[in-house]
Amino acid sequence: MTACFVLSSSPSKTITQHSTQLFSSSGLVDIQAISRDTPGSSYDLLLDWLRAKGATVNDNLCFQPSSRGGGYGAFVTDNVAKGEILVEIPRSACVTLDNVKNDPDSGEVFQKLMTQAGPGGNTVALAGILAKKRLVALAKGSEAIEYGPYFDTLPWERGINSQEHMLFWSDEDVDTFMKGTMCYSEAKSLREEVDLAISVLNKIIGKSILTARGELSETDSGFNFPWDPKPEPLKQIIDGLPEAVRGAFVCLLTRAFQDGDDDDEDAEKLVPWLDMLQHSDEPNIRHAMRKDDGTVEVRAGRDLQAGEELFNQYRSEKDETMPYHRFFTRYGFVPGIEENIADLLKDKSSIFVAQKAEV
Ligand SMILES: C[S@@+](CC[C@H](N)C(=O)[O-])C[C@H]1O[C@@H](n2cnc3c(N)ncnc32)[C@H](O)[C@@H]1O
Repeated sequence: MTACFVLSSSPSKTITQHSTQLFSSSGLVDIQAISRDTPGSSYDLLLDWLRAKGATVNDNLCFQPSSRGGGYGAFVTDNVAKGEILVEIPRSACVTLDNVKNDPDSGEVFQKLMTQAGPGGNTVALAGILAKKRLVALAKGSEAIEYGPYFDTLPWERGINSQEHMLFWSDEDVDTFMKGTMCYSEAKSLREEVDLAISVLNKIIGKSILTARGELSETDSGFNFPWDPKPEPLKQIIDGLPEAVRGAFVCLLTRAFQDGDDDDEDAEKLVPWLDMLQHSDEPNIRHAMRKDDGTVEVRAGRDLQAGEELFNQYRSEKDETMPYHRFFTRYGFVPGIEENIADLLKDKSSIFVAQKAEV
């Protein structure tokens, strides 16, 4: 799973609300209190869609609440032998930088952004295409977009499948809970980059979204008679765009994969189904992209017993560049920790605050 970016649910989706407690006088609300599960029917539609795209999905698989907390995960319903194919996901089902470059409305501008904006440009462009499709789906229904059934399983908002992420927090909560911790400067700079991306993407995808909403004609050439009032639709950030871009960044940071080197096509991409797996430092699957056609193969990494949850390793927990506090800023969780993260931040847990050596 990549770590490249240094630099409302769709109308058809029913959401189960576990609690009515949405606000807290002390700021951040416990993520479990606002957790909303993606309905099982969305996963049935996702699997139907994947099969229609040519994916192979082993019959002995299901999605269920994870045994590690943090939403859903994938499980085997029967014994599966080491090396057996679990899923083969064709490239056409993945969201890649090809989708960005070939976007009929904004592909050219995205390409410029990717070549001129440095390494973070890929992430911003991918976030742009995700946010655009999300907002078009909200305007016209998810059947109006390619990837609709997949997009209906993604964590666009805080609390969907218990998804936590500091990009969803208010500035005030970031200051209250993170100031003085090892997360603070990284969290602030990531949030600044996302704010910048929001204003850049507003100019690139705004017109397509207003057109989908019927607020701008598709044939609007930009020409006006001098006596016509000048339309200035993109002077302001359009409604819903900041939330969609933030949701897109959360999807990329927590679910994107890398196949190959940074320079090749798949420096960053979304792979449906594979991105439902939870993290473990002892993964029991392996995945690889077939070079000939870009299909992603997922195989059992060892013999699996019926009922076992499948785990992928996002990043090694021993990787010095990914200490536990960074797991939180990047992925929205800390491996092995099920307590309320806000409490740990407030209590200056050693996960988040460097301890001074005793003299
Ligand atoms: C790639 S998604 C996995 C699928 C996700 N749980 C869902 O329901 O859509 C990554 C997110 O799952 C959760 N997660 C993954 N592994 C976890 C673990 N070991 N412990 C707690 N939460 C985990 C975190 O919220 C993380 O951001």
